[in-house]
Amino acid sequence: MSTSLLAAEDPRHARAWLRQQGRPARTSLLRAAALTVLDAVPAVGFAAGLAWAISSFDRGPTAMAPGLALALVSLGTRGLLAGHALMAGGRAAGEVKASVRASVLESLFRGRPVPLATAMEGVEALDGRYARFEPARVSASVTPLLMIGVTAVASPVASGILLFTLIPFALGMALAGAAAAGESRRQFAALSRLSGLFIDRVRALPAVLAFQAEARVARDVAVASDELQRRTARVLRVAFASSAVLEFFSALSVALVALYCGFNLLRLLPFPVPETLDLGRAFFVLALAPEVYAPLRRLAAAYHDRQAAEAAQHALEHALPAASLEPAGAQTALGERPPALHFEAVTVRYGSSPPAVVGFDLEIRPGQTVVLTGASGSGKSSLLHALLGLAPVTEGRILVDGRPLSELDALAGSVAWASQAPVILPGTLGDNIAVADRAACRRRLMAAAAAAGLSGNLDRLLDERGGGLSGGEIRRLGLARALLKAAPLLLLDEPTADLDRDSERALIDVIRRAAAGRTTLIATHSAAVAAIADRVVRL
Ligand SMILES: Nc1ncnc2c1ncn2[C@@H]1O[C@H](COP(=O)(O)OP(=O)(O)OP(=O)(O)O)[C@@H](O)[C@H]1O
Repeated sequence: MSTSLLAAEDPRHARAWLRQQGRPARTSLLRAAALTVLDAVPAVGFAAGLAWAISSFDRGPTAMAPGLALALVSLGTRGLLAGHALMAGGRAAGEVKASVRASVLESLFRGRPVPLATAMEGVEALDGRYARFEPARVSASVTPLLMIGVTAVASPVASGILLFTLIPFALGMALAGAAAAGESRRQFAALSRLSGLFIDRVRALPAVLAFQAEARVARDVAVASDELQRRTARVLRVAFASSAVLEFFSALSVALVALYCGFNLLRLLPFPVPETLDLGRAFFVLALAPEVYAPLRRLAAAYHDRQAAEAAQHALEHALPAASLEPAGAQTALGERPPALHFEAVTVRYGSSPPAVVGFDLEIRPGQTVVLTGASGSGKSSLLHALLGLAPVTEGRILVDGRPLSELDALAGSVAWASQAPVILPGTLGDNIAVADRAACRRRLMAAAAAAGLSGNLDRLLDERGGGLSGGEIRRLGLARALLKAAPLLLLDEPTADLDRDSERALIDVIRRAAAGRTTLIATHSAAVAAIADRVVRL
């Protein structure tokens, strides 16, 4: 990322973009914010309980017990609320990341070159903004004033002190935030540079070795990683300095309140005040004072998360052009009619190994269903992959509606594809099916899942290893994606592998219906699947 690009970034635009990405996770975000704000209630309960117990001290332990009980219950409630808020924030961040990651993947499948740092670290950089910063922001804008209001009931003067010291605190936060923003952006740029350079040099390794340029390349990587180290150290320095300033102001404010309460209790104040505190009220105010600053300190601690997300935003938005956020069906290379396919003397060869497929010829008419069958390793999957540009065609060519593959942009947008090992994204099962058509409503997602034989809750969470899904279910997930996508070309790789006879029969019916009106190519060992084909080609 160049400096000029960085300068061109508009923080307001970045924030609007990030807000928009948060929409799919609105419920979880609201829940996390509500739980964080709700923490104010047991905080007041805790202060009131302690004050109650202290003011009953001279009447013995029995008189103190209700106050202590209130303090203990409040403390427990705070722990519970904090735990639930943390989980809701984590869930919100997970939902946002899953949705952005799916869009990045879609961009990649459409042939857009997305830098590795953007796809990996860029998406991860969003985590803290939604998990921690967003709930902290809401709580910081509500809770301090709420606490000052509650303090005013016990001591208007103490609440005035708190309100007054809030001003330099907020000013300090704004200054620290502005300083951290630039440093975070420069750190992300250094990170992008290092990963880009590293990937580039690894790709060019044979050339590097041939020209004996190892030392120079190692030097380049070392310089880029030193730069990243320097930038990271600067970000940390700003973060430490700003948190020291904020801690100072909050300690100063609590000290002022403590001083005031102490002198008021001892009646030693050198100026007149319109209130006389007793021990209970003074203690209540003292216990609440740190709570005024707690949400702001939480916000300051999470501020770096917001900067990190904003620093990554530009690269992410660049990787996801507006068009890629449209439903998949909106951007197709073929239109809606089923295409004709023509394999002309196609040879697929991986690196220097013997060719997987040699001189393969096949003509498929629009709307035909063709099954590729043959022994394991005969090259069925390789032919499907070649059509998708995922396997190297070293000789011959593939024509789609008479046009060579190389001339077709974004063919992936026109293909409904169920591979043997579908990519799983972190998110819910529903999110994972929706990768095939991001505009699909819940009813269509459920219909696709049911047709592919995926039972159970669409909202269950999966990790990138397919946590919670068996091998067969992962395959069915791929099929559900293919069934969901209304693309004119349907490619299925071993759709019924590992299924018992009844399940296979049910699925074949689904495949037959899905293939109607589309050009369909299926790689399979199954004679039952082959039976639905217009043509069976043996490799
Ligand atoms: N990415 C790859 N890199 C190197 N070799 C590969 C790759 N993919 C496939 N091959 C090789 O190409 C040959 C054909 O494999 P392919 O998966 O296309 O066969 P297949 O007929 O689909 O097999 P199966 O029925 O077991 O799925 C095999 O020898 C395989 O090892």
